[in-house]
Amino acid sequence: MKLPAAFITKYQQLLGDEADAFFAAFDEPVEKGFRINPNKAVTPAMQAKMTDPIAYSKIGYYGKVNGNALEHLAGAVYSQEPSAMTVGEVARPALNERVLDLCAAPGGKTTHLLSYLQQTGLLVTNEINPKRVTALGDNVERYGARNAVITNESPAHLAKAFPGFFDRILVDAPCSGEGMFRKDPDAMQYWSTDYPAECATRQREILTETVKMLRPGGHLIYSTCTFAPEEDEQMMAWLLETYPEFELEPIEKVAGMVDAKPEWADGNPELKKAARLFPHLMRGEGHFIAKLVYRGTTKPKNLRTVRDELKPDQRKLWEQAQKQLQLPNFNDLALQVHGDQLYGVPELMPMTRKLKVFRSGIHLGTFKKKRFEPSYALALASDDLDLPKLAITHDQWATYVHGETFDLDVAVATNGFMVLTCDDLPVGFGKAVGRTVKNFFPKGLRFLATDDKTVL
Ligand SMILES: C[S@@+](CC[C@H](N)C(=O)[O-])C[C@H]1O[C@@H](n2cnc3c(N)ncnc32)[C@H](O)[C@@H]1O
Repeated sequence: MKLPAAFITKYQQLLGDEADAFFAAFDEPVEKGFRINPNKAVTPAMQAKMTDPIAYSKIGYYGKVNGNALEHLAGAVYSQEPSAMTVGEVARPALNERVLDLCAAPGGKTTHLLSYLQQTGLLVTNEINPKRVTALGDNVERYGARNAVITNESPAHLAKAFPGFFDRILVDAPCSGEGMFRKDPDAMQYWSTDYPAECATRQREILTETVKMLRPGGHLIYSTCTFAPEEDEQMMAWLLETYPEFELEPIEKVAGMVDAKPEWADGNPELKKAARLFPHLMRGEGHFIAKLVYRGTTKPKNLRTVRDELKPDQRKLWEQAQKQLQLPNFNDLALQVHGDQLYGVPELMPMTRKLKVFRSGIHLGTFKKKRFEPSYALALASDDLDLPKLAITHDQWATYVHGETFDLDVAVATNGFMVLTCDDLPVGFGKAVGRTVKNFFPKGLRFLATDDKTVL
């Protein structure tokens, strides 16, 4: 691989004897990986692929998965480069926490965080770039989250809305991307000697806003996919010096991870607690991760949280649908309507009228004239709910994702909306009337599911 000359000179100087092995790794094949969603069923096709586990993640495996496969579309697997999985593992939120993923699209780390929150607490997942936020929305929906709010904001605006609010914040920072040169050689075209320093300026701005949003005792996880010391050790050295209330916490180094390098910053030995991932030392691309705890003492403000906002006729239709679909009360969601769309907003979410919200919570469905139509997102988030379910075959699934009505061998006992499941994975709603299943797979997602396209 042809690396920029200045990049070679820089890392020859920094790495010394290790430089040859480091450069040789750029000519090795890229290591693929995938995570399974622990809140969903494991299908036989997944089982067959789960042969090469990743030491540092109970839900991670080496190997490739297909983005058009049932398992991917139903949110049971997520394709993720193995090194990137260390970030979610280090961040690993506890149940019921309030978590912010500040730089989130397309959602690799967000879906990892959701795996650990298991529908509890609140995940505010933010992407500043309006073009990238749609992919984040799709991945959160597929993962079946009922506890996520998606925002499209700058860190500064978020900091005004969430002072001292979060238990845990992940900053997977926009960076010079040197660690991805092997996987995505196009990333090299943006690189110049000055690029890491430019990225570092932006990272300092992001971190300056981030610290305002942590509650005392909260954790900050900072990661990049670059080798550049300016954006890694030097960024952490700057943070510790500027905000003495932060302390680094040690990251366990497994599977070839190594201590970060104090000598690449101000020599502070504490920096060793952070981790570096080098492709010549482990099966994955380049990354840097640091975990910090915030020892500040300022008492956070109590923010007013969201409330139900249903009109009486909407409440009536919703209650009818709840009965037919055997839906729980969703006491941890506030029911809110935007136009004719019903959303369940996680109850921990503060009122935030001034923010650009891409999705305020889980989309529960649509109010039609005299009825309520449940949403695709609700079906995908129903793994742990006791909704009426109807198991369908792979062939029926192929017909369903193509948007067609299909027939059952035997008529259903009770007509109505049902979550269709294939290999125990919810795939969307159908409306069963006798032997016929009417199609409610979203029009925009329909596709021709040929075998070669959809094999995991
Ligand atoms: C490394 S990527 C995030 C990858 C993501 N965490 C994942 O795992 O899929 C960094 C993200 O930061 C966003 N970003 C760029 N400038 C930003 C800024 N000033 N503040 C916050 N985010 C920014 C980019 O649009 C990009 O999506």
